[in-house]
Amino acid sequence: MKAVHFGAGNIGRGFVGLLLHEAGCEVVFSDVAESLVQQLQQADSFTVTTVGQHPTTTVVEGFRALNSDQDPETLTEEIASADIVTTAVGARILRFVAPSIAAGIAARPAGAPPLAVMACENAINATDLLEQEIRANYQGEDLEEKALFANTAVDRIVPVQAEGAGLDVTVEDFFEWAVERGPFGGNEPDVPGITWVDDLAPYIERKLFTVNTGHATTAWHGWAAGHATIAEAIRDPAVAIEVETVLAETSSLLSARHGFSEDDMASYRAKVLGRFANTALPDPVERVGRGPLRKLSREDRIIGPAAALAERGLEHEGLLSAVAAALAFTPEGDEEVDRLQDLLRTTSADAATLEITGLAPDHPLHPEVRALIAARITGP
Ligand SMILES: NC(=O)C1=CN([C@@H]2O[C@H](COP(=O)(O)OP(=O)(O)OC[C@H]3O[C@@H](n4cnc5c(N)ncnc54)[C@H](O)[C@@H]3O)[C@@H](O)[C@H]2O)C=CC1
Ligand SMILES: O=P(O)(O)OC[C@H]1O[C@](O)(CO)[C@@H](O)[C@@H]1O
Repeated sequence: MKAVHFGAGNIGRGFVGLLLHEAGCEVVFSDVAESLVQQLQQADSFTVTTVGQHPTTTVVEGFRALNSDQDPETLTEEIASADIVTTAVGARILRFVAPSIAAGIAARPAGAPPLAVMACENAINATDLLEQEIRANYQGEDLEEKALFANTAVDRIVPVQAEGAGLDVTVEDFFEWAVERGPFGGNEPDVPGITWVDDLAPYIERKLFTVNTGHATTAWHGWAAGHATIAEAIRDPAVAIEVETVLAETSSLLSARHGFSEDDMASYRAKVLGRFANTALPDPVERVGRGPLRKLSREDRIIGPAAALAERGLEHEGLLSAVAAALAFTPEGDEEVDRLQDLLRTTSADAATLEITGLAPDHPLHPEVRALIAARITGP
């Protein structure tokens, strides 16, 4: 099998690329960071080291790499003859990689098995988003015959890597890559690391609204309290109580929506909090809190569950407190932090509420969130 993987960053090398390699795939990394592409082109291998109770080191070899901006023709050829395309570039980057994937699919020979396309991003139904963008760019009428699209949920904490680590990646030992089975009609790609599921919604929502909601909450409150890492922040009782509160709220939603029992959710939360507390994996609060505009968007990890809880008349105070912490999260070097703070300086509370959260004025959550935003408006 051959896989073209977009985004040779932390998840690309330390998770998705690793599992594709372990499945016996020849992996072609496609990235736009020229120095990273050059390093991959010059290296024969890199290592992925897991930290946890039973540390392991896996050598990944037999990969290739190309710069998708500089070598679009080769990229088209690679996709035309691949079995799998995956991405780990960030949900908001999917529209930029879609045209190349569309060109590669169009170039597949008639009769070739359909390409399996799976976006591995922290967003609900990221592959649907990618598919829409591919469809908009596709020249031809035969997309359905040439590609199959499956949504995924990816879970593995891969922090910023130590200076000088080069291509080698250190990751937590836990991982879960759940992919919906339906689109493949019984012919799923043979990737043993994937857990095939009939209904992805419970998996992706439980993951996003527990791991990612809890992680972002830890990061924003931890940053405000002056903590450098997630492990340090979650040991602070004042931060821990905020995180436990949001997770109790999201668990009640997950139980109501998907029927998870209280015991199941309690043990899932305990496992997640243990992962956050892993001191062997120094993870800066700035990385985990990054991208607050994406994280405060309508369907994402904070407003998504808070809105659903408000609609049901259920508790969501902890999530509102996380919104307040996100609005006050101002580390340097994060483009979304700058855009968010710019909005607070230059727009009205009504406009900023709509732009940041996508909440309609008649939504039951709107007044509470608007009040938090109004309190941070610094402009005219
Ligand atoms: N790091 C983590 O613990 C986890 C991250 N995720 C998700 O995985 C995705 C990637 O995250 P990370 O690997 O942490 O980020 P990263 O920043 O380490 O890697 C992203 C890579 O994408 C590349 N890229 C950007 N634009 C591109 C384009 N147009 N074409 C090809 N490559 C492009 C970047 O150069 C970079 O190498 C995100 O959606 C994130 O939410 C999901 C689970 C865990
Ligand atoms: O913060 P982003 O870009 O959504 O992705 C990283 C997140 O995904 C996670 O790995 C959880 O799977 C955390 O490390 C982090 O919260």
